Amino acid sequence: MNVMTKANKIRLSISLYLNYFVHGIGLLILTQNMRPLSSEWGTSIATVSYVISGVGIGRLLAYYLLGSLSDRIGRKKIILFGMISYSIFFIGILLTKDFKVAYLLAILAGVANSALDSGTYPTFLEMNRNNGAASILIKAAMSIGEFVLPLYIGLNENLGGWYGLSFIFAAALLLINAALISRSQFPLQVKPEKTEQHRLFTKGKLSKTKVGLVAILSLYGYTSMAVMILFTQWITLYGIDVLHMSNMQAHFLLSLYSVGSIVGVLIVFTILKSALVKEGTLMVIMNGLSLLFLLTVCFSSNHLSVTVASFFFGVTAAGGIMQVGLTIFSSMFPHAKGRVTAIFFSFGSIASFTVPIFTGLLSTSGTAYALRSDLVIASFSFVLWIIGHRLLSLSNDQTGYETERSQINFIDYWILKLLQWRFKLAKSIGMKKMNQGQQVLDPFREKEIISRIDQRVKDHENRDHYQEIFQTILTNSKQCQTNLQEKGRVK
Ligand SMILES: O=C(O)C(=O)C[C@]1(C(=O)O)C=C[C@@H](O)C=C1
Repeated sequence: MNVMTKANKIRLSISLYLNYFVHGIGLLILTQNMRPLSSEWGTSIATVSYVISGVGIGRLLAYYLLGSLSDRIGRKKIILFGMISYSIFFIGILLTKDFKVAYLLAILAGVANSALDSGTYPTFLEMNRNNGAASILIKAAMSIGEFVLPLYIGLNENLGGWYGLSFIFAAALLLINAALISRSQFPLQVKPEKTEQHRLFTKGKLSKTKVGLVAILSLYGYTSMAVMILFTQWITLYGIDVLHMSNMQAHFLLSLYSVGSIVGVLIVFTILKSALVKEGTLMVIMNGLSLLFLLTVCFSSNHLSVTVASFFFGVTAAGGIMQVGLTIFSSMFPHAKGRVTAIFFSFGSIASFTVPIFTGLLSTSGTAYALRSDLVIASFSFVLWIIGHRLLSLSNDQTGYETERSQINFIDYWILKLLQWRFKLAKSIGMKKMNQGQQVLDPFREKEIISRIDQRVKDHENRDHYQEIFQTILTNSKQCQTNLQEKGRVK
């Protein structure tokens, strides 16, 4: 039997999150060191940018292969392979003077990233049956890494320290963690059944609306990733070259973006849990807002507004909306979640190797061109979701009353909140009555409540229903008070 104890689960989870903290560092370590690396390799900034594109190629090449290998040979081996490859990348970049070797190492970093993803996401699913929260925490762990690194680099540059220390730190952390993970117990792996492997698209069965949504969501796999990568790659140099900020101020922009992204994760998580807004609407709002904040970053010359806008760009563009896009996509094909995830992330991988190439080219005309090209992608994302929102309502509304149902969900959410508030107040009255030796029932007060409600009713045909509902509330409120008093007396 393979039953994991709670302590084992916690230990393994911490190690897995630690990997993503280092991965957050790995995501930025090349872009944050473009200047020292270009002088180390004797190349231009544009060439460093091409080298960075290798990460995307590595991810794209490895995603499918490692995904199925992870199912066959086990999660642990794949994760360890990812960690060791990542360490080789961190140390190798420091040792090489040749940008071609660096390019190969960047591809290895991409492969390492795919290995971590292919092993870690399923491990979390297998460890806890229903784990939406776990993948959000992965995003949070990455954001912490992305927050710490720019601050550290800014500080280190100011103190004149060697740029290589953060590379060594990342590699060391991974190797120590690998030793821990190699001795960890992993959850029992769920092998996919042959019969479960339906086709994603059955000819003739897919409506036009669904085909449209598949296209939009796949493209969004690209744009959502591209918007973030482009910003994180160029914002620091933009701060220095275009806005003439100090080193520290410019690196701080990226750290604030990462804090924004953690805040965004919490906001998106709360909004989705409370059913306050439908997923499609949330996507339109978040993409629209992120475009506005990006416009501010790209065209304001005021340092404070750019700094604040960077934070809010992090909230709106990097607060887990890419994951929401993936969730929408997966829920359309519940029998093929794995393949949908692979398709979505493959589009993301294309972003991570094309963005550094075309922004590298643009940067030869000026850093401003490189960063401002993000506006084109953000606008495209926004347009995608305006259409996507419409298609999503069409496709979800097979009954013809889904809009009403989602409004009812919203109302129920607030009715429950208000009832909870009412019960709290009634409990407080109950306690006071007990202390004063009074009985719970107050028929005069109840009559007053019922008649006040009755006077307010406008749709008279429903009068009896309202009476009954409020009587039920009062009955339950009294029961709640009595229970509380009995408990108090026992004590
Ligand atoms: O107002 C009070 O005295 C309460 O205890 C609260 C409350 C209510 O839920 O509104 C509950 C029981 C009483 O019979 C009357 C009203």
